[in-house]
Amino acid sequence: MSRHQDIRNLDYQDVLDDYEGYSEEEDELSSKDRALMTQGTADVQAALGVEASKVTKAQIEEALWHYYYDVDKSVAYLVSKFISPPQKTAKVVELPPTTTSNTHRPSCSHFFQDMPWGNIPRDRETVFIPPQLPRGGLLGGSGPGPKMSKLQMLAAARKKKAEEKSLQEKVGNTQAKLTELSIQQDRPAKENIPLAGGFGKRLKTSETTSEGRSPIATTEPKRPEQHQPVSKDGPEDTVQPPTEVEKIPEAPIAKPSAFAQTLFGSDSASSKPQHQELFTPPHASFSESFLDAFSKPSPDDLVLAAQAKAGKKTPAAQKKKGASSTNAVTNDVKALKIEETPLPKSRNLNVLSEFERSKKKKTASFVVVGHVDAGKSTMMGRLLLELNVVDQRTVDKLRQEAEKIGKSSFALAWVLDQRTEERVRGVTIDIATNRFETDTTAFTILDAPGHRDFIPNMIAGASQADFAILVIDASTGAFESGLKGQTKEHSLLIRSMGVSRIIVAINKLDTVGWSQERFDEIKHQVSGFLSGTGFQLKNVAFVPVSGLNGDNLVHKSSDPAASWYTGATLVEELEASEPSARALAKPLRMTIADVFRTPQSPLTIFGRIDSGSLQMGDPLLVQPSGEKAYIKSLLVDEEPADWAVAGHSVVVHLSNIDAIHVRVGDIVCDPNKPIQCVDTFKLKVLAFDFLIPMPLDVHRGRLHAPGKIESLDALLDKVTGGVTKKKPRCVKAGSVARITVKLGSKVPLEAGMRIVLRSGGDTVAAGLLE
Ligand SMILES: Nc1nc2c(ncn2[C@@H]2O[C@H](COP(=O)(O)OP(=O)(O)OP(=O)(O)O)[C@@H](O)[C@H]2O)c(=O)[nH]1
Repeated sequence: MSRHQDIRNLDYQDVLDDYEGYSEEEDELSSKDRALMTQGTADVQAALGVEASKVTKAQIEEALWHYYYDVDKSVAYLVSKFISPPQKTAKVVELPPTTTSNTHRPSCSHFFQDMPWGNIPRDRETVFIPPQLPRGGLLGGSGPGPKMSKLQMLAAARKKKAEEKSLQEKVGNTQAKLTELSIQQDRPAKENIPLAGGFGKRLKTSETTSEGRSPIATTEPKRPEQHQPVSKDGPEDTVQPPTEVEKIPEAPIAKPSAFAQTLFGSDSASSKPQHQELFTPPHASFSESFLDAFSKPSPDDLVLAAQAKAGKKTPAAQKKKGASSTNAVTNDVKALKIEETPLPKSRNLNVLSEFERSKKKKTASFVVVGHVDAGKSTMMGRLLLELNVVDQRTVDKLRQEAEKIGKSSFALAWVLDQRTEERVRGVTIDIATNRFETDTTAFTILDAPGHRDFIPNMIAGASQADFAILVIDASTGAFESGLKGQTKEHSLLIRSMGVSRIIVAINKLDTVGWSQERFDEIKHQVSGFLSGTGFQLKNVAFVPVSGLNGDNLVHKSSDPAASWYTGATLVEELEASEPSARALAKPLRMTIADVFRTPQSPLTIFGRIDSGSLQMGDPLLVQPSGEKAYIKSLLVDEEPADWAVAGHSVVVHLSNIDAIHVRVGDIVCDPNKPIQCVDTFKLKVLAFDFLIPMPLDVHRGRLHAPGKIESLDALLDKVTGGVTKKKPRCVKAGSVARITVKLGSKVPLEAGMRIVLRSGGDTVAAGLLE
């Protein structure tokens, strides 16, 4: 980079900072500059021709240096400076083009003497924009300003500071003067005309002060009495000395015009106008326009005054009238009574005694779990067909539709998998519910998805179940891969969620020729695994089935190859299963599994009553929103009912609540015994994976909330539950521990609830809220 490039990139502040260390050595030319200088000198001498003898080589080099090797400018300078210098003012080397000749005004004092002070037409007033850099120096140059020496730059920085300070003073003084002037105006003493804007307000304030001055003005700095001396950098003869100005107060010397300042340098700090109103730009010239504007009534004021004269209402009266009419409207609106939705009438039934007296069948819910494609949906579809819940025609129609997309083997699964996405993909995505009745029991099916991506939905299903059917694909290789996959995870989850009764349906035995050996092998392995998971084998039943063909579902298999099995069918096993104990006497708790709109109500919820009871007309509290609702009507097992108890899956039509307050996963409870919302709680968990304080998702039924393990409080003995180690650094898979979990927001949770913890798509722990 040449030295000139260095200069162009110069940071002035750095230069000023380094000024003390400045050295002449720095001015030595680089080889590149030396070459340019030699060439430039030759070019200038050639351009000057014979006149070249009138200037020295040093003068040429100086000119070239300052004009950055610009030969033309250097020549122009040398000619005007040394060869044929102008007659006058050697120091004013370059004048901007002007229509007024300078020749008749050798000094600034003369220049200003014939100025028409005080009579400048307004349209000729100028706005002065000071040059960015102070002028000065030997060389004028053709750019916006001459090159400055470092000393000049330092001086310029100081001067700029002084200018800013002076400008602030000037603004303050102008305000003070305006205030004074405004007070002198004759205004009607008790004229009740409001002044517009902040200025009006300030003038009004000034009238009330004892000194007749605006409080603002009194706090402003005083205006300087004299002109400041001009800058030393300016030409000596451009501005009158301050003493001269003071001698002629009636015709004060004004600030030089923009033209004069361009000529002789910027020094706004040194040229404070005494009569600023004469030289301020038109938009800032308040002397007449501002005072005129506020000393007389505004057009609005005139209209108001005329109206008042004509006997019309004053603004105050109008305002009063407006206020009174507003009040009247407000009162009218208040008087308007919008008919509120009448509260549903409560039957005031003793629900528990009604339940005991009722001869209803026992009700039970079961969840169907197992590895993906184990045949869960097909088995339930076949079961519903065998029980005449769906007819053959429906299944035939589904088969035709399934054939169209090449999935005919899924026809029975489509009885439950009703979503388009589920049918196209051939997988269950969300819990599908259906119901059927036997002679003794009304069952609710909760068909869970087997795919690992939808485990949260499986958890939601399991949370509503009394017992479970674990479907295992017996076909070659499938059982083994299933055991490593969701067979194991689902078993762990349903046990963690409190399900103790499990029926293992060993499915697809038609694919292995109804091999008893295969059945026994699977039964053996699964028994060991389930007992290790915490199931008591007396609560575990095994049934060999073919869901596709309907063998051993409702009827015994007619396949001779299956004759070795003489046990119960799947339905018989279901009927033999006792639903878990109902917490009838406890406060109402119902987790909302679904929210939808029905003809009966714009807000209908579905769920299973976990504890307590409800009846038509009862108030309900929805948590965490804390909003109250009323039961308009309800359905139990799809039949209209007046009441429902724990264990029932119910559809509740709500009234007197907005839909935004009700979400899937919320809990409906008794307003008198509400469930509390918490964001921190302790859990006793069985770890499925390595646990440390880490982020995770908390699942409880349909409730999913992000949170974290805040602390590992203790390791517990699996049998006794006693503390074996306090504050462990980690919890290994298979261990039981007490941990503290913190959620991002408060959710309805209470002691005794079963919680599942998942992280990164895996179930890491499950347990009981303490
Ligand atoms: N041969 C034979 N195939 C069956 C049997 N049961 C189900 N299948 C087939 O297995 C495949 C998967 O059946 P689904 O009922 O969708 O399996 P699923 O467990 O419900 O699947 P996800 O819910 O997605 O986990 C289908 O092609 C069924 O026809 C059976 O007993 N025998």
